[in-house]
Amino acid sequence: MPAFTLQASPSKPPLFLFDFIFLANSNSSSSNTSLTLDQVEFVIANANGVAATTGASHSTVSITIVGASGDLAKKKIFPALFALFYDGHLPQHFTVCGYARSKMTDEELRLKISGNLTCRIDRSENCGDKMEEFLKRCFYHPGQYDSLENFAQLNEKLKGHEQGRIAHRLFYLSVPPNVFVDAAKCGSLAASSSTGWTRVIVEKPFGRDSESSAQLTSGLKQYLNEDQIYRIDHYLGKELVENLSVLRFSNLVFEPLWSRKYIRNVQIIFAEDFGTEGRGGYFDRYGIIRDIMQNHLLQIVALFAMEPPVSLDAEDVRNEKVKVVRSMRPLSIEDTAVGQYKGYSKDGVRFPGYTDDSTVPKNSITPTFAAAALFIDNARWDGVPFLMKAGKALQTRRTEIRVQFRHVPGNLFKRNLGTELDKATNELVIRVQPDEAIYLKINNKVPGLGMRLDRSTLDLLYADRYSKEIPDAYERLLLDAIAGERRLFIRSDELDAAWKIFTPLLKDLERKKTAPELYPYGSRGPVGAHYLAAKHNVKWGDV
Ligand SMILES: NC(=O)C1=CN([C@@H]2O[C@H](COP(=O)(O)OP(=O)(O)OC[C@H]3O[C@@H](n4cnc5c(N)ncnc54)[C@H](OP(=O)(O)O)[C@@H]3O)[C@@H](O)[C@H]2O)C=CC1
Ligand SMILES: O=C1O[C@H](COP(=O)(O)O)[C@@H](O)[C@H](O)[C@H]1O
Repeated sequence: MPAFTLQASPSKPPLFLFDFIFLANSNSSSSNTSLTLDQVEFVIANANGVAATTGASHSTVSITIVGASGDLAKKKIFPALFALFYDGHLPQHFTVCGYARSKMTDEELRLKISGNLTCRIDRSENCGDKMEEFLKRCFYHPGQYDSLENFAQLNEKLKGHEQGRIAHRLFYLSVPPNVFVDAAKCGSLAASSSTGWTRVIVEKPFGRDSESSAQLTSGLKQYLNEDQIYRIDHYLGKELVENLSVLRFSNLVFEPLWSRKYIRNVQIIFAEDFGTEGRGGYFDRYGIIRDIMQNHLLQIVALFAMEPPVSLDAEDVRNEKVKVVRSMRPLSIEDTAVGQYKGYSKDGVRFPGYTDDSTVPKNSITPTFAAAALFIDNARWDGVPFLMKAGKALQTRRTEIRVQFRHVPGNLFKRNLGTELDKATNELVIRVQPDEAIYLKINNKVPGLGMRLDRSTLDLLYADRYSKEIPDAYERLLLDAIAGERRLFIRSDELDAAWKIFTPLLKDLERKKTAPELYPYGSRGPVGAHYLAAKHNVKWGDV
């Protein structure tokens, strides 16, 4: 059997050594289940992270970044691809092609992206050589997003680089949403692979509400199968978000406590210490609820709250996520607080307000901060508030999940804990970024005579525990897309369910022209968030 025939299903090739051995065996209908030499080479190559899905030297992957002249491509996508290459995760044969309307030569593209490529701090040997090798594989093709002719030219260029190998093609749509469908159409009709798979990564935003999202989905599905569409939410690629399932389902000490019986509230907090700088034009059409809550924070809630999946297969995990999202009550304006940052001066330095951005209308009421109380109407979570908070231009940059547990019933140590019993409850904190960590606040006896308790922390700080640098979220997701692993990408029914929770609120805010509460740049955000929490008998854990 030639090596590449092991890839039984283009939509879900195997990822790990055991999967390959299993597949190799399950593919062989004869009684002889041992691996051929080709198969062994293929298994080993893939176990080393090399040549994933490609069948070693017989095939190639062409990665086209549509919108390559843009911010995301430069800051995230090219660097992530380089990091994968640097660590030996890309197939032996691959090409990266930038595509956008801007006129640029291959050399100009290389120069533009090279400043953002970095080598792993923990393994910086041969950095310059590797960079040069990577850049030699990067090309640029100028073209319009709605031109079949330009995509056909791209197709010819890709073919030239593919040199007759079985060619798999990955398109990354890193363009504004108004050109998603045009680019998907032209890519699919004029530049699909005729010999291997063709997949398309679509960036957010996936619409502005239920209707526009459904329109976008049906637009994309005119040219692509659902299996070819990889809707990316880069928060799903973050190490601590990926770790949520491990924490829950591989530790007996957590999962039995994971319900209304023991958990008082859950807080998902996103804070950035900078404003919309440079992205005001995009942001003003969307606002923080669409930019962060409807996708990144909701995905975290789904992974946190879902029932255990049957397996870790993409469809099993996504089925559970859809189920829990569908159990969520649509958000109401009464359970939401919105804010917008205003200018602030400190020590002679002026921090601009949101509406000082020249691309934002002076009278904009777009929220740059929002807090919301979400409820999941199912047996596990009935009555437990999930408080989400997201804001730009705040005091710190931080994303974390805080789980506040209930009081210990009939606590023997009530007397020793003082009057604020809330402060003495256990709290589990999963700090997604920066300084990834998981820590659990517990009550502990202060050593010595007598019985004095204090709050201590069982602390797993990743930097202390693990010496390896944590890969960027885009690295994991790009590698998954190349491998056909769909678990960390959003399925269309998940997306529909997510919009159902937010659309009524968004429409209400717009219809009522709700004015956001102003908060100074660099502050802790509007007090409305505290009133909202208090209404649900919660105190934010991060203040
Ligand atoms: N930047 C970020 O941090 C993040 C971005 N995203 C999403 O990723 C995608 C790309 O983001 P980003 O790189 O910041 O976007 P950009 O605004 O930088 O756009 C990318 C490229 O698209 C082209 N373009 C820009 N505006 C238009 C337009 N109105 N019509 C047609 N083409 C246009 C430009 O290329 P040219 O003129 O050369 O054709 C531009 O270089 C967007 O969907 C964004 O929402 C998601 C998460 C984070
Ligand atoms: O999707 C987005 O995410 C970034 C924050 O991502 P992070 O990985 O740096 O936390 C946010 O700044 C941007 O507004 C939003 O579109």
